Amino acid sequence: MIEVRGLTKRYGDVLAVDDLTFAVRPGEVTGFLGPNGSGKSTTLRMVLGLDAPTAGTATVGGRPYAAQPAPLTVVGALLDPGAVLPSRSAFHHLLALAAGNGLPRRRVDEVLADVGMEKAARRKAGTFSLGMRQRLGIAAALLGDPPAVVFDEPLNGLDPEGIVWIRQLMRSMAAEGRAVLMSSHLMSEMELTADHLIVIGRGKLIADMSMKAFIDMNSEREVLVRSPQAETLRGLLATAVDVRTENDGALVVTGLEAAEIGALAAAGGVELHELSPRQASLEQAFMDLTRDAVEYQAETKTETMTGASR
Ligand SMILES: Nc1ncnc2c1ncn2[C@@H]1O[C@H](COP(=O)(O)OP(=O)(O)OP(=O)(O)O)[C@@H](O)[C@H]1O
Repeated sequence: MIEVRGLTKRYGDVLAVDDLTFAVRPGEVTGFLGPNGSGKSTTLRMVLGLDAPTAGTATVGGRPYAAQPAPLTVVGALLDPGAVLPSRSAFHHLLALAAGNGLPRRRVDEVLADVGMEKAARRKAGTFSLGMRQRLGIAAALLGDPPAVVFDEPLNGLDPEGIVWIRQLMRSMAAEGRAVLMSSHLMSEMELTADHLIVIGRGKLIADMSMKAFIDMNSEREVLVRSPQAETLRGLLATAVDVRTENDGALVVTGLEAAEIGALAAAGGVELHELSPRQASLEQAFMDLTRDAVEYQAETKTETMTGASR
């Protein structure tokens, strides 16, 4: 488990991380979201002992990273895929890491196979594409077979096949009982991959809840309705908060449940050809929430919104 308590980081006048508290539980993929500059990388750097907190603590398996004798066996991380000596081969990069953590050479071959890099193992890292460097970074994260992993923007530079591979890798690591923390700006992928979300804005926690709860809480539910008597139906729905007509004549209703719309239509003798609740997207919910958070913060202080996990 990764635990962050009262974590704070100040760089001069900039309060990059402001009293953050959250936990990343085993068996789940936790998505770490926030607008640009909200403090995600700074938080992850403190979890991984690359930056010292101004206040508060970050621990993995109950201990700060710096106090772990073999950190790669406790938490694997992908932070900066560029951080590899360009003259070193993928194999030797991993071998050096393995040696530093008391891991057998066999693990190097295993993780190279896990990330599909056997053929490129002897090539110099300096010749790798961004996608290959990401794969090498992921191989390094898996080297110590750790119970927790932290991936900062793992999808950068990956092609569609690579993106699907990452999704499956994250899901399988969570299914094996590992704690998986992942940041990404690709909301559609995050929605498919994460079970739980930690959302920060301006260094502060603004949401800590399941993906489903987050989308439900931060977006209006819409129902798509098709009817050959759309105008009559529009009249019957006058009480709905909002009804708009799409280009193809379908109505999109906000403020009533599908069953309520169906009941009104039946009572009014209106024929329906379609009545479908629409699932809001994570992207929509995220934009709504972060816009609200920014507006609210601009006034005085932010109220932290927390919710129960699934
Ligand atoms: N070494 C540093 N010195 C000074 N300020 C810094 C330093 N590192 C980060 N910051 C500032 O701290 C804030 C948070 O930055 P951080 O990189 O953690 O955000 P982020 O959420 O990861 O952003 P992005 O989504 O753009 O990667 C920003 O205002 C940034 O300019």
